[in-house]
Amino acid sequence: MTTAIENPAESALDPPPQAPHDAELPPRHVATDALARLFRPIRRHLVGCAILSTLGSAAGFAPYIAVAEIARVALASTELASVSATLWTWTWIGMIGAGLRLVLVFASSRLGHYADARTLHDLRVRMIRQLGSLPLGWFRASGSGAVKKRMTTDLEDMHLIIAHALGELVGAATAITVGLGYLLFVDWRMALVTAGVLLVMVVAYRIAMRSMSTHMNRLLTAEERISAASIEYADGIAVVKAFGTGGRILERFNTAVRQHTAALGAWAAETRYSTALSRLCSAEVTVLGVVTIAGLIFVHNGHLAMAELIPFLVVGVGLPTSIDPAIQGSLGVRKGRVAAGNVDELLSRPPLPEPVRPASPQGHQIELDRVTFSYDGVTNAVADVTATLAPGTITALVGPSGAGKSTIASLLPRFYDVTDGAIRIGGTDIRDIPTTELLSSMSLVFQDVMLLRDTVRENIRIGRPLATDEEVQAAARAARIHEVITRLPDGYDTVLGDGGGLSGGERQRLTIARAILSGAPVVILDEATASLDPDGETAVQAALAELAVGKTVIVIAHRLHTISAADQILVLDDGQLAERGSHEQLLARNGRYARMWEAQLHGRSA
Ligand SMILES: Nc1ncnc2c1ncn2[C@@H]1O[C@H](COP(=O)(O)OP(=O)(O)OP(=O)(O)O)[C@@H](O)[C@H]1O
Repeated sequence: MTTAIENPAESALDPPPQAPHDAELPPRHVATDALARLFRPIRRHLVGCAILSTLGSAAGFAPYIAVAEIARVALASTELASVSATLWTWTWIGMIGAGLRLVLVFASSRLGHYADARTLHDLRVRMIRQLGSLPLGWFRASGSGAVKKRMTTDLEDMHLIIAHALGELVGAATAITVGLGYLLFVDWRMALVTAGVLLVMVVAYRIAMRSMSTHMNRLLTAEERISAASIEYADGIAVVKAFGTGGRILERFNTAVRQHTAALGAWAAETRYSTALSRLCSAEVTVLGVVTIAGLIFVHNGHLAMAELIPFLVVGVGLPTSIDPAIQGSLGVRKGRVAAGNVDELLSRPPLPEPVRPASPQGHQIELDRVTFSYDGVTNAVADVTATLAPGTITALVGPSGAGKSTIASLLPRFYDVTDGAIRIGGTDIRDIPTTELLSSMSLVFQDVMLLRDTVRENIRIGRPLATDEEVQAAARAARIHEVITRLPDGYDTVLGDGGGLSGGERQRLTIARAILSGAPVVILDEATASLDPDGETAVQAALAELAVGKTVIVIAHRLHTISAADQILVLDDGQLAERGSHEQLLARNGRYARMWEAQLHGRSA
């Protein structure tokens, strides 16, 4: 989740910028290693960029030093003519320095952007390839939000580090070093006074940032609750309005807002002095005041000539302006390091292994041979399940929630690979079938129906891109959805949004049409959990019957009456196969299935 947490005192005091919070941070050494690995191909560019930025920044100080020296020399001399050569020399040094700075900073920025474009191009290509080769189960477990974040925000943060933050940080550090070095050369006591003000600022800043991480968890939790309550309220607005149940959601929302405000307030109270001090010390007027007072005391005591005060007024007062870019740069580097850790983690995930010696299935009989699978390597979600699913038959997977039905269904298209045992299609282990061949032999009709933002026609045609319009319509007719489509504003050319314009049952029939058109011999179907109206239910059942003809069909069933005609029913319990048989056989057995059937008949859950 992206957060908009800012330093609480920001409105009043404009405190330090936001750093990546600890909740986001992978271990520091892991992220640093990742950064080194990902930047290896452009390390020469980065070194070049840093050197150019250092030289540019150093050259950029020449005009300030020149102005200070011209004033110092002019003030110290009684006759200007005698020092005119020196004054001209400093004038030239200042002008050349300013010119050089422009050229060097421009060159550094170009080099940084060139390296950035190259790296991001390579990373995008590698990431897309990697996404194409990762097990589908990873996408299910991670969610599209995480994938999107890596492809966008994380890459943007890496752009920041290569093209901006590194140059800014090195440039600002150089400016501070050169400036302080020059001031030390002029007068070490006054230089220490100037450095002292900056040091107080840095320490105060660090104190303010340290307490940020302490409060971050509370703030993040509150933000998540606010966001969840808002989504819950918006999603359920119809129910809220119809049944007036909005009060409880609003109460949760208000509580979360109160917690957020309290956490923000606590942070603001704790950091108010450090933030104010940090801002105070970084203000030019503060440095000017301290330098002038200290300088005049030194002049008064005879430790400093009046002319030597000039460099501190010109160069010293300008130093705080370099602190902010240095802080921004270091935050950019920190964020980039976190992003690099995330990108590297994605790139180093083991891809779904492709077969060394690919083989093709002979027929479409599915055999589950002592299939065992564990998500976490500790508990088995499916254990020792053996069954044969013949072509032209329907097999229903039933059982209580968490019994392992979806897990078995997701092992078939290799969303995950079995931990033990094997799954064979047409006598060939699915791990020996090339992934594209395996997936094209299956139609997956899941509950979270995936409709693309495209026309109805193209949505059906996905399964067979070269199908003619007549074939698309025939599939739609078979799936009992043709009539519905012709009633849409543009018929088959109507562009679908996120399923907009179609009911749940209609969306499911559209995906059934897609599966019918694709003609894949294996069909894996997750039956809708939400009840459809009787007409919709009849239409879906009829569409499924069309789809099933001559195929090996696996149905994850939630309502038993919809699968009572299945050829075999596998009853799962806690990942194990508890019973198997036809509806009649299982009822006669009077075991678990019979109890589930009874319970559903009487509207209770098993
Ligand atoms: N991505 C996952 N990571 C870890 N554990 C999981 C994951 N998906 C499912 N599980 C666990 O595996 C077990 C079997 O879950 P599965 O979803 O296969 O059951 P199910 O019978 O399909 O349940 P439901 O009818 O509620 O969908 C459960 O204990 C579940 O918590």
